[in-house]
Amino acid sequence: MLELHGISRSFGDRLVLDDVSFTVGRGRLTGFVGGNGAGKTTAMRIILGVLAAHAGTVTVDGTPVAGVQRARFGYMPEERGLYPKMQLVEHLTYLARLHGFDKQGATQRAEALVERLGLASRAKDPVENLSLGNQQRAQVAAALVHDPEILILDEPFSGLDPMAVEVVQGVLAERAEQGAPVLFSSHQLDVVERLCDDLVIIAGGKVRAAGTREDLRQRFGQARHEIVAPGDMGWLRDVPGVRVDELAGGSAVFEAADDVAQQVLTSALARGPVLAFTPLRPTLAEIFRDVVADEPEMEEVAR
Ligand SMILES: Nc1ncnc2c1ncn2[C@@H]1O[C@H](COP(=O)(O)OP(=O)(O)OP(=O)(O)O)[C@@H](O)[C@H]1O
Repeated sequence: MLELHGISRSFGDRLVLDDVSFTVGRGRLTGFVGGNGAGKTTAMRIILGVLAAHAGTVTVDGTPVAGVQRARFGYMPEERGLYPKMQLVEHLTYLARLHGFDKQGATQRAEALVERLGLASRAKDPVENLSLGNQQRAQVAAALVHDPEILILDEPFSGLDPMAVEVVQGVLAERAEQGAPVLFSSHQLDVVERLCDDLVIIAGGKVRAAGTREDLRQRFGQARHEIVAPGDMGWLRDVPGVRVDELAGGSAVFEAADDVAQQVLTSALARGPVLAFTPLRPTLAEIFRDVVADEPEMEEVAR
């Protein structure tokens, strides 16, 4: 597994990563979320060794990562870096050659990736002629070209249409299933929520929460319930421990601890039939807002 232990980094006198520790397990898709300037790219660049940490270490399976081992990493950087004039399949072949594949192996690898990422009809196009979304798919292909053991991707879903999101999602999930630790940053919380096994939430250079999706749902986010019953449910507002979020003819959504919610159900049943009573799980967007609520810099967070 990939681990960050107490990573700190400053630019000038500005501390942008403050004692950051988290784990990306083998076979786990880990989403890295945080507002603009939270420190995600800086942390990823430190993992890749393109930027030095001022404190802390990065380890893989307990061993500090040194230069040569980083060849095992696949990295999709935030600033995209393919040669615009080069044909797509040629470009990927070239990258595979740089990673030590022989000519035939490199060509096979490039063609397989082009196919897998839904770019076969564009294989002979210069990279600059691809649409932005297809260039993005090409960047994902470039990160995978040497069959990396660990994948680090900075915003791999930005600018992708829903079909492309599905394709890239599938590719990342495959890599994870094959046992790779996969870390990716994203502002698309719905995608992260759907895809991730684990999450790391960073704000102001500090890890605010990390764990499995279920774990975070339990620890953060308000316990909410929806109740559907005929008649006026205005009485809910007077129940101690209940905060009504929505109240409209025949249905209400409220926040309350589980035991209070059960009392609400009992009271509702005493008044008449209850058509539905449903616990609502907090979304990642709600958890995110909860976790970073005390962070003044978080106004630019993706909506
Ligand atoms: N080379 C640099 N020199 C000075 N400051 C930097 C440098 N790189 C990053 N920073 C600062 O570090 C902070 C964290 O930036 P970083 O790019 O890691 O955030 P991020 O979470 O990836 O943001 P975004 O979601 O907007 O990409 C920002 O305040 C940024 O301005």
